[in-house]
Amino acid sequence: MSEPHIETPQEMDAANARRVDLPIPTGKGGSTPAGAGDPNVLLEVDHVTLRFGGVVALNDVSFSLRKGEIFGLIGPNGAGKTTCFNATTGVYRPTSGTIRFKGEPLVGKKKHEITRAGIARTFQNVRLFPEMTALENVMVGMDAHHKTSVIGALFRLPRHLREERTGRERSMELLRFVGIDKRAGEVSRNLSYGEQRRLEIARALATSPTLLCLDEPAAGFNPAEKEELLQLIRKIRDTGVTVLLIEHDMRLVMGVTDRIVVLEFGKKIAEGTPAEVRDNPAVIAAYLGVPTDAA
Ligand SMILES: Nc1ncnc2c1ncn2[C@@H]1O[C@H](COP(=O)(O)OP(=O)(O)OP(=O)(O)O)[C@@H](O)[C@H]1O
Repeated sequence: MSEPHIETPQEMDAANARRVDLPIPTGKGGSTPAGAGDPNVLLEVDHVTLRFGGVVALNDVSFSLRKGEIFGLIGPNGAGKTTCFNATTGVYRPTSGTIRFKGEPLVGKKKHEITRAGIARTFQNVRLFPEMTALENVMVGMDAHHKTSVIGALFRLPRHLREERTGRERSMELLRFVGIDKRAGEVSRNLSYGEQRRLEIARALATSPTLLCLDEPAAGFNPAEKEELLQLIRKIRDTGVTVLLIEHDMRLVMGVTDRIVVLEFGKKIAEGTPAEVRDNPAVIAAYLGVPTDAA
């Protein structure tokens, strides 16, 4: 199949070389994100604060994602993960601070502009078109990049027909990629929960993202499904797509991510490899709900 997004081998090599060469950024709060201005950095969250009235959901948070990595965003309930995710995907505007994607500020961009720039997401709760088939749901995602006008679609002009045909073929390839191509013609409400979650990922991939943001993709999965999801996330990364993952299942997060940022009460309390984060006393304390010095 043609993969969701393929970077050149040179780009992948550069990303891999960086992964080895760069010191792992650790530490707290709003230090300048590692790799600011670096071409191998895909997304930079730079001193972002986001308030909802009196609630400080994000408090001077900084971190950066490198091209080609799987990056985890974790923290106890209410830590600010979803808020951070929503700011990254253009749903929320930070109160202060900047988010840059491929070096360009995201703040102020409309959602469709963010999609076109190369960011796609899935949601905590499945959000499909229930009466459309699995294939049609993916084709809707594909429309983000189509160039024909409404007139072209209405009059079935050749360019529109061509785009529809390639869109259909690519959507089938994506269904195959996530492992549900046999269900292509089924209306999505008839798919199992696990199939629906895969379909959401296929639809997000249909926009040919550079960055795929997955919001609790394993919620409601049994251990076997979680293992399959882990394989799928790796497969997506192997096509060159960078992955940002919010997930409560620690086994999955620790098993699949290259690096992790931990939030607590809107603040970044740790950043590093899964092993570094797992052994960090502040993280242990945050999850167990005890003061750092008592952990
Ligand atoms: N739209 C909103 N209006 C007001 N407060 C909000 C809003 N969204 C989130 N908050 C608050 O911001 C804080 C961070 O919430 P957020 O949902 O980002 O945390 P989370 O880490 O994703 O939590 P969970 O793991 O439970 O989903 C919480 O105190 C929450 O109550």
